Amino acid sequence: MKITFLGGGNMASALIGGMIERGFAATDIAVVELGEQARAALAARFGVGVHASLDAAALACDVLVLAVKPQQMKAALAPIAGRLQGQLVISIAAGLRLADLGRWLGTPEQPHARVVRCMPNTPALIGCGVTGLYADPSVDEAGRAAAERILAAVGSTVWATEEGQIDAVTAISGSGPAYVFHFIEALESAGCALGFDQTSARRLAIDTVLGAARLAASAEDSPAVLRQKVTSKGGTTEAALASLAASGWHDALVAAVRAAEARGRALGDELGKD
Ligand SMILES: NC(=O)C1=CN([C@@H]2O[C@H](COP(=O)(O)OP(=O)(O)OC[C@H]3O[C@@H](n4cnc5c(N)ncnc54)[C@H](OP(=O)(O)O)[C@@H]3O)[C@@H](O)[C@H]2O)C=CC1
Ligand SMILES: O=C(O)[C@@H]1CCC=N1
Repeated sequence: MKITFLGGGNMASALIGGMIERGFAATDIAVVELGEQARAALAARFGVGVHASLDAAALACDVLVLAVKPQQMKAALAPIAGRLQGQLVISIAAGLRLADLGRWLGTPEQPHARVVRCMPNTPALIGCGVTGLYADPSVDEAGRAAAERILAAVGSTVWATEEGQIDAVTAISGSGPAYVFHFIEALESAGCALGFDQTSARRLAIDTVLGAARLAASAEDSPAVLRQKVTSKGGTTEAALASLAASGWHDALVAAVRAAEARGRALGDELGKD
């Protein structure tokens, strides 16, 4: 399976790194990237083929992964509009809808329908990603299997039953690593404020998140039960959780996820008008 990435930025690098780590051949992967330095860095880091434009050589693939920013997509696809020959297209762009991608990839009269919309996340780089996928109903079983094979190589996968769910996946797990990194930053700052040097504070913060996430993934107990098991009556955790509740942090996180989902839908509305 020959795979070409359109755009070689943060998320494409995470996917490519994870795929190569899990046995995809670098010689089967190509990247179209505008930046000369970025192209050289991708070739040096991963040994993949690099192209400055989506020329015939780059288009000689089975799967085209769309990994430019949503705002860059329409212009990036213009040179190949109507030129695809049945390739499977996987879009990882936030917000952009299948109908609009199909129109930009094909022609208004004949949209390219062989498109799977996905939302991975950056832990894909270390094989710990999670991806939501939704395929245009016209994508056949082979197309769905190819998309599954690529994304399952870099983490777990969840198939959505309707396209709108991908905006929710974007808000939960696509953007989610940033929420967790923010949490780690805050825990680290607290550690420093309580007298630790930054290295020690970071170690305490990261290993706490890692250990808790692993426990939540492996234990039969729900996260709520696991939380209760940490929380001794009249103890320290109870004091901390009461302080968090008073600051409304649970509702603040739910509101943040809703804001991300709304932004995804707005991006689809704004950019799909063109
Ligand atoms: N970052 C993340 O955690 C996630 C991102 N995504 C999605 O992935 C996509 C990429 O995001 P991300 O990797 O963060 O963005 P980046 O900006 O890091 O990567 C996009 C890359 O594509 C390049 N580019 C722009 N136009 C073209 C073109 N016409 N041809 C070739 N290359 C081009 C950009 O160059 P230049 O910088 O010069 O513009 C840039 O290097 C987005 O659609 C985003 O919604 C999905 C899941 C998670
Ligand atoms: O912030 C963004 O728009 C992208 C999509 C999910 C993560 N990063």
